[in-house]
Amino acid sequence: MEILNVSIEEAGYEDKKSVIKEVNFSLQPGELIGIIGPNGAGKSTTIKTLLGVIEYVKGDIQKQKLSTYAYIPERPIFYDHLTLWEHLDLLAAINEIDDETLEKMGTHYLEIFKMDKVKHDMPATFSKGMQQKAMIIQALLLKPDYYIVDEPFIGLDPSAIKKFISLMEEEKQRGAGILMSTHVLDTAEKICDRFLLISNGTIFAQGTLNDIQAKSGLHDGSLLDCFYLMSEGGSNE
Ligand SMILES: Nc1ncnc2c1ncn2[C@@H]1O[C@H](COP(=O)(O)OP(=O)(O)OP(=O)(O)O)[C@@H](O)[C@H]1O
Repeated sequence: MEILNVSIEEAGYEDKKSVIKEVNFSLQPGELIGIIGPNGAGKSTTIKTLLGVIEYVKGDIQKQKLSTYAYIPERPIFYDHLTLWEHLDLLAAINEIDDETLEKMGTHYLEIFKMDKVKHDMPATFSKGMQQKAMIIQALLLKPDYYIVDEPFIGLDPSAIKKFISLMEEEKQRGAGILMSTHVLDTAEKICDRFLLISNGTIFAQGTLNDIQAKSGLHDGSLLDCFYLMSEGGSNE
């Protein structure tokens, strides 16, 4: 059974209603889907549509009954007067995560990302990468049915990227689905099971790397080469 079944005919903003024109895809348990597209293609708007914060939507988004999700935004958001640990504590309280699990899992993820020494500091005083790590730790604590991740790779240092990828792999093994937008195509190529290639608010190709290669005609091409050829060099459709 799919976690998400998305069929957006049109979505956008009050003054720009058709930023998204045709976005149809589904997300399965244990699957990592990459949304790939140039600046302004509609990746964030697609994500915002799934989060339910977009002003104008025509279409249908079906979510598995009672499914839970965690959103890891590109630009981290924190409460001004709470320390990192207080953020985790609040999240645990809202989501009925018991103290023992919070202590165990919170400490585990803080240690993995080397954030244990700053857990009593205010996230506003963190560097961008540290703030991203704090958002990732919060998402992981929720153990959701699926993750929506907006560009995780820009800002994280190489060791944090490696850890993040391996934690997402663990989450997939648990059965979580992941929808991730990124511009870092060599990493996406290695870790994503399927891709949505989006341009001008429309998905012009989707599938595995093999599917994308076949569609572009570049049978051994990298994701970047296939994407470039299809989006700028004329599609093979
Ligand atoms: N709040 C808004 N109001 C009106 N138009 C918007 C708003 N946010 C985005 N847009 C427009 O929607 C289009 C798609 O933007 P979106 O942010 O979804 O692109 P993106 O694929 O995420 O790009 P990037 O790679 O640069 O993050 C752009 O033309 C942008 O100008």
